[in-house]
Amino acid sequence: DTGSAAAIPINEVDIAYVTPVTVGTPPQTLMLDLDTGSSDLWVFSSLTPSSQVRGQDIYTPANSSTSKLLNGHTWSIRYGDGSGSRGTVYLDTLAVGGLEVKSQAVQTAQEVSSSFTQEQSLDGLMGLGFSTLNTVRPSSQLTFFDNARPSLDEEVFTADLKYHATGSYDFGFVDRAKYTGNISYTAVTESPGYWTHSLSGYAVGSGAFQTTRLSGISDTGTTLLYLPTAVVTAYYRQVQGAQNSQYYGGYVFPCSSSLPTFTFGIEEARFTIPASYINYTRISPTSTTCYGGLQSSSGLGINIFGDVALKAAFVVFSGTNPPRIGFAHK
Ligand SMILES: NCc1ccc(-c2ccco2)nc1
Repeated sequence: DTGSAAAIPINEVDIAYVTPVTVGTPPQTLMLDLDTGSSDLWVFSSLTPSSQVRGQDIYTPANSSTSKLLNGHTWSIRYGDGSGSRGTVYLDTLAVGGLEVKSQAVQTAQEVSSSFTQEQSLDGLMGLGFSTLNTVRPSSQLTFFDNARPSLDEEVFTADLKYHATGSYDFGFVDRAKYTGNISYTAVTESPGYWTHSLSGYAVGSGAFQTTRLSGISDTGTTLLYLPTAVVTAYYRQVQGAQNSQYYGGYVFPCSSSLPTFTFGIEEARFTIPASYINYTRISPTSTTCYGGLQSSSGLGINIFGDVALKAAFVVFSGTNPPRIGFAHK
């Protein structure tokens, strides 16, 4: 089996991407953020207090003839951006782009943090990290990818995220039409449940490529690219008027500044992020100060290769044994 579905930016700066997912019988369609940086599949639901729901679509298990309560199981998750949610669990039929899983754990939110309430075009998350990260207790549950594995033509899923445009996620096959040249693969360590791998180095603009292994996680559910302070200061040193603002919590610069590109290595391959991806957003609609798409990872304890980096490539998440991740030009 295979599946293919759209990855739609939820706002004009690609803060997150959502994908249509159908849950239950008859199918209820929700727009979920497919997130390789976590492993819980949770949804706004009929159990979410109406005070916390603002325009989201919800999953109502009572309206599904195939829903089953997973008795006595609960979950609670906190994300790196401080957002979070918690609740109970149902098993139900779930499909993404024509690929169906019969008994997927669907985590129904009984509480969501305000930043989720405010994001009306996001109805939940589908974690595509390793199932060891799943927070359901007393027994942890499998991700959609882990449940789908036995029926997949190939044990992979791919991400083709795009800058200010709709991309796609494919399951069970690598679409030759979505990339050019060869795929450059590198080893993944499942520590501790993330798609953890290293970059072989980086370059700022037309500068020399710095060969240095940088370990981090490829995370479709994180908006920006977070790298060590040494790398980030080298980048913004090339930007007139750039500064690391305590007030805005990161590097900002005059929106009129010309930014260099940023290149990262995957083994011998090189991927260049256009300057436009790094001129991320104005700090407020009328401001002439802009916030960078490349920020320091020093507060995070881990480097995060988020959407700003991933949208510069076609990315293959390979669930083979051992797992590996591949990047290709497109
Ligand atoms: N890295 C997981 C993740 C994804 C989305 C969000 C989010 C918060 C508000 C809107 O979206 N938070 C965390």
